Amino acid sequence: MTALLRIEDLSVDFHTDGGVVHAVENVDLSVEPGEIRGLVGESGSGKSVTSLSVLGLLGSGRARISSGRILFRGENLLEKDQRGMRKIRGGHIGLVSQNALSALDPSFTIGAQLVEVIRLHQNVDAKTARRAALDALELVALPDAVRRMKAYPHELSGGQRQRVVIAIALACRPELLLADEPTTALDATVQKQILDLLLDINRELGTAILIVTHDFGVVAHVCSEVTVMRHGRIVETGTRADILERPQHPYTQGLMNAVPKLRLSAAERAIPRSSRRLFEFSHDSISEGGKSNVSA
Ligand SMILES: Nc1ncnc2c1ncn2[C@@H]1O[C@H](COP(=O)(O)OP(=O)(O)OP(=O)(O)O)[C@@H](O)[C@H]1O
Repeated sequence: MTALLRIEDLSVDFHTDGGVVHAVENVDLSVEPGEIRGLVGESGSGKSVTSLSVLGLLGSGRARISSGRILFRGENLLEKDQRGMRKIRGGHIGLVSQNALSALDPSFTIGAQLVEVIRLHQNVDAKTARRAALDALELVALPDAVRRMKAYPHELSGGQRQRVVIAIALACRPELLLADEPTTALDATVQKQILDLLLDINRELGTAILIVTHDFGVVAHVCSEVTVMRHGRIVETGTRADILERPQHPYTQGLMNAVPKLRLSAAERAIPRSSRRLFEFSHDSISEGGKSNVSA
C-alpha cells in the first residue's frame, strides 16, 4: 500500500544562543490511508517538532530542516511554498491541537470560523459553506448545532470547544488528521468522548489520524500502530499489541513500567470496559502483529 504520509530521514535542528539543539534526528515514519498511528514519547522527545514539520509550521526563525523528505500523497511537502502549504493545511491535513481555546478565535462565532475555513479551501458560495459548516458540527455530534453556529467559543464547554476544533479540522474532509495531544487539556470523561469521536470519524470517513501523545491510555484506546520517540529519534515502531504487550526496546519497556498504577486506574476508568484488558496485557482484544521494529 502506498503510504498517505511518509517521513523519510527527517532531521531538524534549532540554532540557539547556547548552540545547536538536534531536536529530530533521522526520523522515518509512515501513516497509511485510514490508519490511526500514535507518536508517543516523553516531553522533549521531538514529537511536536516532527508534526510541525509536516504542517510547515516550524517557523523561519531558529529551526532548520537539515535532512529528509516529507511525502504526502507522493509529493514532498518540504518543497512546497507557503501558498502550497496553506492549501495542504486544512484542505488535506487537518490539525487538532491541544488547546481548543487558543485554536479558536474568541471574537468570532463558531459558524463564522467554520465558514471561513471552508471558503478558504473550497470555491463555494456563502449558503453552501454554511450548510457544510452545519454538516461538520453535526459530524462531531455537537448538540443543537444550528444554535451553536451563533455561539462564541467562551460560551461552550471545554469538550464542546474541542469538538468544534475537530469540526474545523474535518470541514474540508482531509485525508489526514494530525492530532497533537488532543485530549490532554480535558478531564477523563470528556477525554474518552473525544477519543471515541476520533474513532468514529476514522471508521465512518476513513480519515487517517496521527496522534501525538505522551499518554499510553490514548494509545491503548485508539491507535492501531505506534511509533515511540526518544531524544529526537525513533526507538521502536510496531502494532499496538507489539508496543503494549511486547515492548522490545528498554526505553519503551521503561515507559510502560513507569505508567503509575494510579494513572492506569484513571485511564482504565476513561475507556470502555471492553478495552480495559489492554492495560492487563491480554491478547484477545487486540490485533496480533509481527515483531516490532526496534532501533538501538
Ligand atoms: N523553538 C525552539 N527553540 C529551541 N529548541 C526547541 C524549540 N522547540 C523545540 N525545541 C527543542 O526540541 C526538542 C523537541 O521538542 P518537542 O517540542 O518536539 O518535544 P515533544 O516530544 O513534543 O515534547 P512536549 O510534549 O513537551 O511538547 C526539545 O529538546 C526542545 O527543547
